[in-house]
Amino acid sequence: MLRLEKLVKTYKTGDQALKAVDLEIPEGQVLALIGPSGAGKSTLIRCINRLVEPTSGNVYLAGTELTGLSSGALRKERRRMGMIFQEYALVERLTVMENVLSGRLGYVGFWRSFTRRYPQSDVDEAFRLLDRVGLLAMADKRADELSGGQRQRVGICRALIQNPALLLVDEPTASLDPKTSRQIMRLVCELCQERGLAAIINIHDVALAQMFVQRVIGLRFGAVEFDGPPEALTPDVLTTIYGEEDWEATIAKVEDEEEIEVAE
Ligand SMILES: Nc1ncnc2c1ncn2[C@@H]1O[C@H](COP(=O)(O)OP(=O)(O)OP(=O)(O)O)[C@@H](O)[C@H]1O
Repeated sequence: MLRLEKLVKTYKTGDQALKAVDLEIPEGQVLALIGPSGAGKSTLIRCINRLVEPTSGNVYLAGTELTGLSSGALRKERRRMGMIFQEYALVERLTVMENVLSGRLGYVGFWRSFTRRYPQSDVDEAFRLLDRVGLLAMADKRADELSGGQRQRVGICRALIQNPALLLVDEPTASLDPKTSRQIMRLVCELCQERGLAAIINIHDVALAQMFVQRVIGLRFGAVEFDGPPEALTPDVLTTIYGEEDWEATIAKVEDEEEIEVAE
């Protein structure tokens, strides 16, 4: 469903953020992208939808090669890739409903988007999504009146209303407390399962990644160092990805968290 072939990104500064990354993601698979700071996680996610232009290599989304597309064709393909950001990227002075509907801007014509007039079917879908994430009562609130967890739920709805085939999720929990982080990760993973959506989730927190996804990719210095199920992330493997650290403590944390989840 998504295939990366020898994807390279070298920034103008000379930083080699990605070194010939090959990766294939089947339909409906949710994977976590982990790795130390500077490993290239954000660059990888942004090269897929070309928010960052790859230096070389290819990206195929359901058979369509994205790297060679003109800007008009790329705009259409981007509809199939929903993005969720660490800092939510909401328009603060707009309501929750307006923020969710802005996910449809790639579909409505210029005048409709200019006047922010959306078809009733889009409004109905926005209500359904807000209901699903528990924010129906907040539809008319301004975005700047929401908590971090609520904002991220709006960000999730805005990505889903695009009706994407793939979700690109860049550190969704980095600004949230541990409990809200777990709730958001669970929500993203459940929604992907419900909709048969594939997702790549860039996440700093290894324990959180292990709790929720079926596959983990470990990046180090712009290359894939690990590709496997979460249970294969042994202390030795984590050391090859991140360097020396007390990984027994991190893995123990996963077990603790699972107990917390059961208790919650
Ligand atoms: N706009 C840019 N210009 C120049 N170099 C950049 C740019 N963005 C990222 N880099 C460099 O590319 C490399 C990969 O950065 P990237 O942000 O993709 O890593 P990351 O794994 O997402 O890190 P973090 O977890 O800290 O967000 C780093 O060496 C970084 O300094």
